[in-house]
Amino acid sequence: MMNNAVSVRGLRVKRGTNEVFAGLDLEIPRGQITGLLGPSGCGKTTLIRSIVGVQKVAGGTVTVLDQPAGSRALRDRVAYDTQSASVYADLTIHQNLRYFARLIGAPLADIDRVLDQVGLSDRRHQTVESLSGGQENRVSLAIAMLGSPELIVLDEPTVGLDPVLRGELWTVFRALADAGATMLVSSHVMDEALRCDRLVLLRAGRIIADTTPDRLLADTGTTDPDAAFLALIERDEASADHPQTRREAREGGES
Ligand SMILES: Nc1ncnc2c1ncn2[C@@H]1O[C@H](COP(=O)(O)OP(=O)(O)OP(=O)(O)O)[C@@H](O)[C@H]1O
Repeated sequence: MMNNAVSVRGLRVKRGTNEVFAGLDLEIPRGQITGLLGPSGCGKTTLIRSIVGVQKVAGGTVTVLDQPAGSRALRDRVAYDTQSASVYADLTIHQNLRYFARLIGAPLADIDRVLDQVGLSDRRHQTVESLSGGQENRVSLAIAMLGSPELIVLDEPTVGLDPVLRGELWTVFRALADAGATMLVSSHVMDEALRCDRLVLLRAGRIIADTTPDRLLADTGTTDPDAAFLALIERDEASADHPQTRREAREGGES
C-alpha cells in the first residue's frame, strides 16, 4: 500500500483553449488535512476534478488509493462535494440523505450522524428549496460524509457560512482526519489554511508552495496567513521567468 492517498505525476489538462496544467506533480499523504489554496482561476477545481476522476486529462497519471483516479473500485472509497450543491431541491434534507445513503450502500444510521455533524438535525424535514444557500451547501457536505470514505474531497465547503459554523465544520473535518480519513479541502479563506496539516498553494497551474502552516509562517516571517500567501506570490512573481514582465519592466525603466 502506498503511503500517499493521492499521487499526481506529470498531469496535463486543457480546458477549452486554456492549458490549466502543463505537467503537475503532487503527493497527498494519508490521514491528514491537506489545504488547497490559491487565487481564483489557478486550477484548484480542475485539480480536484482530476483527482476524483471526472476531468478529461491530456497526459500524466493520477493515482488515488492505489487505483487510477475515477476507477469503479473507488466509488464508495472517495467522497466529493462540489462547489455547487448537488442535491434534489424538491426533496427534504432527510429524503436526500436517505436516497444517497442507499445509492452508495451506507448504513441508514449514518444519516443522524451526518445531520448532527453539519448542524441540520432540526431541519431534517424541510425541503432543500426552502433552505438558505449556506444550509443547502451543508446538505451536500453531509452527503459527502455518508459511509466511511477514505478520501474526502471538499471544494470550498465553507463558502457563505458564518465564522461560528465554519469553526464547527473544521472541528468535524479534524475529527474525520483523526479517525483516519484523508481530507483534501480547497479554500479561498486564508485563516482556514492554519487549520490544515499541510498546505498546497497553486498559482496559474503551478504549485508554488507545498508546506505546513508553521513552515509557511516561519518562511515568510509573519503571523498572518494572508500576508504569508501574498509574500509567496510576490516571491514567485519575482523569480518567474516571465518575458512579458521583463519587457514591461524594461519599458517602465525607459520612460
Ligand atoms: N469549462 C471550461 N472551459 C474553458 N476553460 C475553463 C473551463 N473551466 C475552467 N476553465 C479555466 O481553467 C482555469 C482553472 O479553473 P479552475 O476552476 O480550476 O480554477 P479555481 O482555482 O478552482 O478557481 P475558483 O477559485 O475561482 O473556483 C481557469 O483559467 C478557468 O478559466
